[in-house]
Amino acid sequence: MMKVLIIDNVHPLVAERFSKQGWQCDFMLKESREEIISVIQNYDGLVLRSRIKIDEDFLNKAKNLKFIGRPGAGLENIDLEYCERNDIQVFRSPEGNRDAVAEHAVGMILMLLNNLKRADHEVRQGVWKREENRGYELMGKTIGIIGYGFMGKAFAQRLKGFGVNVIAHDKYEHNFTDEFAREITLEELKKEADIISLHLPQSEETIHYIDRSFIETCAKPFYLINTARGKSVNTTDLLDALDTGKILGACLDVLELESSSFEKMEGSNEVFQRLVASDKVVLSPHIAGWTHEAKYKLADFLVKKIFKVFA
Ligand SMILES: NC(=O)C1=CN([C@@H]2O[C@H](COP(=O)(O)OP(=O)(O)OC[C@H]3O[C@@H](n4cnc5c(N)ncnc54)[C@H](OP(=O)(O)O)[C@@H]3O)[C@@H](O)[C@H]2O)C=CC1
Ligand SMILES: O=C(O)C(=O)CO
Repeated sequence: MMKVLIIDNVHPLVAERFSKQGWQCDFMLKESREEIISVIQNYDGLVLRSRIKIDEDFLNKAKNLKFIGRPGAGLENIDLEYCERNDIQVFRSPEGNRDAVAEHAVGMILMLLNNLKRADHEVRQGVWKREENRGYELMGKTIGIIGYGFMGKAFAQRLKGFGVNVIAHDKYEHNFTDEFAREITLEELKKEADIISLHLPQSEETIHYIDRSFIETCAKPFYLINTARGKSVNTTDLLDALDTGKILGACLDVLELESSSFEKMEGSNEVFQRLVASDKVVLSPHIAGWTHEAKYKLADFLVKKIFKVFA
């Protein structure tokens, strides 16, 4: 009988389906990393989101672990190389939250272009300013997607119907031009894009992907959307570019200040104060892939993938 440990709040269907399969399911939702490490050798499977880091120290103790499942897309909290070397299969389920992320990105950019945050606030205060809140349309704009995986593709698909020109760059995927996006190089994207949307995984090479040197090599001022990971953007460089007008506005679902558990924020430092003071920024607390539907779909896709191999 397979024994699985669940250490984060995931949709109950995960435990229901495992139990139906005759697998034992235990929960350690509040216990510390040390407490989890002390029992992990008893388990064949581990299901988690982002509460703890699954590094070499952890995995050295997980002598019987056969799989790790994350109902989600990003896997940066798991040492994937160790897992590969030691035959631990790692499953993710980006099919479950790609629609949510794509809709959120569209929602955020529409909110920014139409000044909806400020306009809503003003109307509530009894202020009726129409000229100051005149917006911009998506129609006719060139949208540059960086990272054309599950999230990038879903965003491109969702944009169909807005009358935009969608271009995409991916360092590792090629020949993907389709009815939704045209593949181009990063250099071309930097020349053409009016709006740049990041859909990159977090890795050594994507930390501070958007920084001063990136911004300075873009041909024209652009809007930035980041629904990927906060560390991909150097926030100070972004704020400076918002001041000089090199970046026209930013939609950030993820923040550099966010802690690795994704449920905490490191607090109110000077950079954060500058960010929240800016009228050119729309913010949300890492909820793009966090809809009610996504919670179910992430679990459903994940369990099906695990069963394909282990049931
Ligand atoms: N805000 C939220 O709620 C959510 C955020 N996310 C974030 O979105 C990220 C993307 O998810 P998903 O689309 O499923 O991931 P995928 O791996 O499917 O797609 C990312 C693509 O980017 C490519 N890539 C990697 N490095 C670079 C680079 N330096 N330059 C250009 N392209 C690169 C990848 O190539 P290769 O595969 O070869 O590495 C891959 O093709 C997740 O890792 C997560 O961080 C996801 C879901 C929800
Ligand atoms: O799926 C992911 O990686 C997310 O960030 C969702 O919260």
